[in-house]
Amino acid sequence: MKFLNGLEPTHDLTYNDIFMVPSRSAVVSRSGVDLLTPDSVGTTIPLVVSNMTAVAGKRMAETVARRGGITILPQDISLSAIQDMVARVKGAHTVFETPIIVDVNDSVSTALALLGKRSHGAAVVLDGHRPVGIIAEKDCLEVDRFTPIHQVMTSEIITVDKSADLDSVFETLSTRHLPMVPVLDGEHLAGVLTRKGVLRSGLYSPAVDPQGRLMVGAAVGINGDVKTKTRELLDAGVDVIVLDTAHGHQEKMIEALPLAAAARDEFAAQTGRRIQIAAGNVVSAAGTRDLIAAGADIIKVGVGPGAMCTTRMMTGVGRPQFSAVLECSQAARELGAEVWADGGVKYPRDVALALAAGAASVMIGSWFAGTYESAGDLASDGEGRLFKESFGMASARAVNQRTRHQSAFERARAALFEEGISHSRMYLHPQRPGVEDLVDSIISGVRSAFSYAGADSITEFRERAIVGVQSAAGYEEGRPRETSW
Ligand SMILES: NC(=O)C1=CN([C@@H]2O[C@H](COP(=O)(O)OP(=O)(O)OC[C@H]3O[C@@H](n4cnc5c(N)ncnc54)[C@H](OP(=O)(O)O)[C@@H]3O)[C@@H](O)[C@H]2O)C=CC1
Ligand SMILES: Nc1nc2c(ncn2[C@@H]2O[C@H](COP(=O)(O)O)[C@@H](O)[C@H]2O)c(=O)[nH]1
Ligand SMILES: [K+]
Repeated sequence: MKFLNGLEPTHDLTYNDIFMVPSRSAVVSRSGVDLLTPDSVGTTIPLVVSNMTAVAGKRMAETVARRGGITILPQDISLSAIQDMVARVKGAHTVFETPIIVDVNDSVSTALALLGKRSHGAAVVLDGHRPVGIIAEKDCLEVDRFTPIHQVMTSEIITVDKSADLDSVFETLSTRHLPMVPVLDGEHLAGVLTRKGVLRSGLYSPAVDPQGRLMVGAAVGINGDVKTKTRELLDAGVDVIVLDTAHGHQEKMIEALPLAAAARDEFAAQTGRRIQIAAGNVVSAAGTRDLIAAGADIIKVGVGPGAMCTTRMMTGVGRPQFSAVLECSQAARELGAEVWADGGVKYPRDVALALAAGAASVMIGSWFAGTYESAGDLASDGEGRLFKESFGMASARAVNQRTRHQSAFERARAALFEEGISHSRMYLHPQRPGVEDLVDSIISGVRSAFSYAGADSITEFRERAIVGVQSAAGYEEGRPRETSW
């Protein structure tokens, strides 16, 4: 990456401070851009879902992995829950979407409670193992909540066989204006296909492990028995380990990393598969080098940019994210490692700029909290707008949960160091309510940015990008106007 006209900035910058200029390009189509990440994780798009309790669960993990990204499960979930989630993700189909299932004798209220869990807009009704109907929200309007589903469902359903080719399925869905079709394996339900899902399967490649199963990562804190915890996660089947703490450049992290790396190396010796270890968060070249020396493959960069984060307000500590990513990625690459840009992403442009600064992948938390697939429950405000509640991992709410097994005194002590917000409303975008809708908009923005820079891969983009520094007025000029001036 170069600064336009060689004008190196004299102060640190964040995404809003930066613009990118187009260069002569030989990239003939935005669809031809390859977004495979250079961090050796195996993700085919540069998106990582943050290990935040309000965001990252099994639905998020499988949905994002099907489109090529990866989700990091939070560190404050029990091992048995992690094992269950990883097994569910690994058991999910790489093309067929996981259906919402209701029983024919369930009531309309059950269907309504489940419909908001995914973006399909409908659930499959089963009688035993046999699909006998489909129920959508429109079927539930103006009927009593206790009405049995079989009284309101559509029972004339069209199904497709699991061997059907996707073009013909797309045709069926389009011509019949169906929200989705159940896919059958014999008499059994193998999944569902939506129109957008079929389209996406042609545009994205899933992020898969060597056995062809969807990928998922998990986070580990730096306290306790890091080696055993890492090994347990590896045995559960996770595809990347994230050693995560607010202040990554601390001795405890430097002691914990070799333990995690030892567990990883033993696992590799036994299974032949070497899993990448990401660690953070840091914002300096010195922090990056120390964590790589201690055993990290990927450095997580970002202190304070997160939407749920109050660290900078509480402590004054942090660093504008674009400069942090730029400095850390340069240091990492000198040592053969990569970085993830973690936090502060609000628009597709921020992902493109993080990649220009040298990130191999970009972590997103809060933006994805406002989707059907995030871990929280769907709620609606006084005006009927849908939202999910989100909270920071260093908020009183998360700390309380994480320290629940400690003494009352320990918990009260931990609660003093609050660096995140406990309640926020992340509204679902009316036109982009599902995480895949957001992924579509991010990835199309990134592909387009690459073609403006004349780059057809992440490594080429970070070489070729030319950026400048803009004023607040320059940033404002780039914003669309939904009403007149
Ligand atoms: N990217 C960011 O800007 C930030 C991210 N977070 C996220 O919040 C979650 C919780 O992280 P964390 O608070 O580290 O919790 P952890 O439970 O992982 O504990 C962190 C450990 O580091 C010690 N420590 C020393 N200095 C600090 C410091 N300045 N901040 C935090 N811990 C310190 C703590 O000891 P002691 O408690 O005795 O001080 C504790 O032993 C993580 O998911 C993290 O990514 C949190 C804040 C900032
Ligand atoms: N200082 C804090 N940082 C937090 C907290 N919870 C999460 N995080 C960090 O934010 C990113 C996600 O950023 P976002 O802008 O996409 O939401 C996450 O990966 C963590 O590094 C917190 O409570 N305090
Ligand atoms: K912030």
